[in-house]
Amino acid sequence: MRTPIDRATWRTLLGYARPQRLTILFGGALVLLSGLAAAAQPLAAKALVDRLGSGDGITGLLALLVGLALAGAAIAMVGDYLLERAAESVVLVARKRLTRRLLSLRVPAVQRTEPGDLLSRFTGDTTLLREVCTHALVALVTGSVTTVVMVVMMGVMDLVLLGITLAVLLVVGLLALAGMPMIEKASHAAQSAVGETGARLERVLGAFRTVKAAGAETREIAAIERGADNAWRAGVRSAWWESLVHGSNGLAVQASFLAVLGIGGARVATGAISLSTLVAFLLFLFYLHEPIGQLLHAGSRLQIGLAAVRRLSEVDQMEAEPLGTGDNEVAGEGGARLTFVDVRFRYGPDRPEVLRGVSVDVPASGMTAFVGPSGAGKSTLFALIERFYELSAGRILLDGCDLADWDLAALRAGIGYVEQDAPLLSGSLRENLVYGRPEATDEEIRDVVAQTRLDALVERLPDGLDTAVGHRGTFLSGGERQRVALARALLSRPRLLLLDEITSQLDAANEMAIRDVVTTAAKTMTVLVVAHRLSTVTQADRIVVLDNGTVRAAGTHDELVRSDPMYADFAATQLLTGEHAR
Ligand SMILES: Nc1ncnc2c1ncn2[C@@H]1O[C@H](COP(=O)(O)OP(=O)(O)OP(=O)(O)O)[C@@H](O)[C@H]1O
Repeated sequence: MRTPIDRATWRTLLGYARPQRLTILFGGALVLLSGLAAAAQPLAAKALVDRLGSGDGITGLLALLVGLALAGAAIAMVGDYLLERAAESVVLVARKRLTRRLLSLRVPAVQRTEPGDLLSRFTGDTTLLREVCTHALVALVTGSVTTVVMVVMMGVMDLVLLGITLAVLLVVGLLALAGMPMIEKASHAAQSAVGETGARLERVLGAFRTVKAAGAETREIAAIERGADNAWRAGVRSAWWESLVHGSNGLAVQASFLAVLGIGGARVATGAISLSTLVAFLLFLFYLHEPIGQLLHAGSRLQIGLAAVRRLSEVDQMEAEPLGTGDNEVAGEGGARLTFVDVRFRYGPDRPEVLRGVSVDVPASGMTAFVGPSGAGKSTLFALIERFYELSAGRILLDGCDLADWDLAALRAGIGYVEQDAPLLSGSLRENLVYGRPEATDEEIRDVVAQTRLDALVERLPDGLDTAVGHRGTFLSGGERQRVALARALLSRPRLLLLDEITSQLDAANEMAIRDVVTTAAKTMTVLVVAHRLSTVTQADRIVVLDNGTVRAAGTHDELVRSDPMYADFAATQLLTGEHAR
């Protein structure tokens, strides 16, 4: 829903323009000066006509007229350049600000939005600021000043003719007043329709294979075209109102020209005014067309631009966290002890409680596994260790210190996190491997590639480590992605390694190899594993069984098979009970 343009929006708009105020002021002053030079031309023309009538020499005046025209054009050119430059700087600052803001948003804030919508704010809305922060603001000022100056001069020449002119111009004013809100409304609808179409397109491109497999292309094309049609209709409506408002300016000038010509001619005939006054007045009328046009254009641009400012300000309202320093300082050495004290958590006030009083002690070294039915809250525990979400109640302590008291960047630098679906970033395999530690040496990369059994893959790839992996790593298999994600986490030398379902897509041979890598890692760091396949976790030093947000049991595999029916059931289903487990 549209919110009214309030003072805060104006303040924000001026805030974007403020760093460029000197350039805007100077550029604006030059544009104003060129407008005034144009305004002085009719006076020079009047004097020229007077001289012609009296038979005096006109060379000086002619030179002045030519000088005014040339100087006006040159000044306008420099002023325009300065304003364009300031406009580019405004966009640059807005984009940098938005980038920092977007990257510092908290995970839940981003999850609540459409990525396509955030993207359109970066590409579309910042661009709309371009005109509004500089040209539109300046045009409002210069247009008003020039109009007032011209009207005063016309008044000085002849009040009757000015009265006629103003009467006609009043019609333009009323039309503009009626049309502006329509322009704003229509362009807002067009922007929204474009945003919705973009979001729909992003949805399709993000799940392209699913769309193809479901044979949903025609349906999606129809939906996207419907959105595009809506944008077109709103755009045409906006264009109609803009042409009407802007066109009325030309019409009014023409109408007042004819009226002034008729009535002015009569006044010249009666000797009320001189011919030169009439010529100058008519010239003023024509020049008046420009500042009024400027005012109308600026008014409609401001409406569109302020909507963009509102959309950018909405990102400022979203929850953010401090950005990391980037120096990747590892929080201490060796493994880290982790203690969950009566942890409670829900994803939102209207969501059910996902963790309902979890208390677990994870020793500083070795492997601790979390198992339990789907939806029990295992991945949520990892997300809380990364501090993606705030606890609803309880505490998580790292080395005895509340997670909330750790510097966020240092905390995350000490954690290696392999997410459930092991997403990779588009770019090369090497970029993905060193993402957590860009300074990793070739030798370290080679080691970790061998450990995670990626060496055969690297040999097969056309450009080895420098081969592109595609959007979210789609050029690789699911199992390869999981191993790349593990290699990335190991290469960042964390104190705490969180592995969420990293063997789900591996064949038996690779699973065994990865199990050995993880067991070795657990000697030097704290390893937390979530797995549905119990074969991955039977060797864990400790297994925690989660069920419906609570800790149901904890112990070694053998202890749990004996003591916990649910775990024993899991193990039996997976043919792992007793000696089968080994
Ligand atoms: N971002 C989210 N917003 C709202 N609810 C969520 C979110 N992520 C998970 N949930 C809900 O929280 C509950 C626990 O999810 P979680 O992913 O922690 O379970 P899990 O034990 O890891 O399950 P699985 O074994 O299937 O991965 C589920 O009911 C899930 O629907």
